[in-house]
Amino acid sequence: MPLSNDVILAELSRIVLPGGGDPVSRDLIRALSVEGDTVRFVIEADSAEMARGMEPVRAAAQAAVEAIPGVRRASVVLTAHDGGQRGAPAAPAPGPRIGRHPTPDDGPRNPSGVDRILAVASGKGGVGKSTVASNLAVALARQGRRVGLLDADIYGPSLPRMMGTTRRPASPDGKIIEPVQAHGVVMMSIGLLLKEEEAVVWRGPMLMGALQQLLGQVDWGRLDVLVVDLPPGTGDIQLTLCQRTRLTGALVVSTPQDVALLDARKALDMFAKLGTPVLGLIENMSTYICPNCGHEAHIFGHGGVEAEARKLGLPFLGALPLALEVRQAGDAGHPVALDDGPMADAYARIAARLIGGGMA
Ligand SMILES: Nc1ncnc2c1ncn2[C@@H]1O[C@H](COP(=O)(O)OP(=O)(O)OP(=O)(O)O)[C@@H](O)[C@H]1O
Repeated sequence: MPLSNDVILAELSRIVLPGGGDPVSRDLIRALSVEGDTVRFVIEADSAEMARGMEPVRAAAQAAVEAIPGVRRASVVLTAHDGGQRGAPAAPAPGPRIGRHPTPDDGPRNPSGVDRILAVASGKGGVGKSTVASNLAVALARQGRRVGLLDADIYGPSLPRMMGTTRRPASPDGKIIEPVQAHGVVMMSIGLLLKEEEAVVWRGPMLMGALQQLLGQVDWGRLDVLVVDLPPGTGDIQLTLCQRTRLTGALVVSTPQDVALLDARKALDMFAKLGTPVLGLIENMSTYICPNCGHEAHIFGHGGVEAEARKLGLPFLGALPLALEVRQAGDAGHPVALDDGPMADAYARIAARLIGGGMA
């Protein structure tokens, strides 16, 4: 049989762990790679304490893999999820553990109690997707909806800052995660589980597993709508969300300039391929009105998204101006939709339209 990850994993699944189970079913194998006749992988224990007792498992795993025909050498490293090394003191890191391989696909379903899921997407980064997601969530909550907000931008979570919360979610049993509350919205972000400067260094399957956890292990309670802030682009997270949940639909955010629209078209194409309805397009950073002289400038152009929506026969949900207060409010953790004024009104209109259409 040719050497493959499946062959290695089958062999590793025969190894019995001290507390029962095996390293594959308990999802401890990371970064498995086969290069010629050399196999490399990491065994990641749940804690430094667990890692300390696992040297025999590491040695057994190495011996088992080196016994597979075609393998000359197996390099097996033991590490701990909480960053502890063998011999290091166990860090008391209570709380949920996010980051694992995905579970098998058992068909699309929403977290229990969640009636609708709206994905906020963009083709290109930096166009204001998280700003729109957070403000829309707040605007929907202000209109009486029970709203959840999930930051699925796992590599670059910005919702904790924009929603003004850094409180670590509790998980009394280490499995069910209690989301945090901010501005009338129930919220969860991987950013709340990591240190601010900590980077996520995961391949696609781990990302998909993490998203599954954020959807399935979080106690969302009863929600009329869960707003999901997607990462930019058309990658694993988008695919997982579309395939694993019953999405009500996607809102695509773009700035008016051509390069952003070009990428937005790719996002639209992805949703079409995945059979996810696009509920509308939003133009962000549309016009700029100088707060000093009132002059209106179209820094990124103007009207491109509306024209695109018309061309594609999709609803155009609104044009949101480029405004200093939006950036300042986002940085201050107090979304502009919480206040009164033209920006909050613009978000309120989009929210009302979604509620009126039964989409939120
Ligand atoms: N209408 C607006 N007016 C002024 N600033 C804005 C506006 N929309 C977004 N911004 C600012 O632009 C920056 C990028 O916005 P945001 O993080 O929402 O974009 P994104 O598309 O989610 O980015 P990423 O690709 O990193 O996820 C932020 O500093 C935000 O405050």
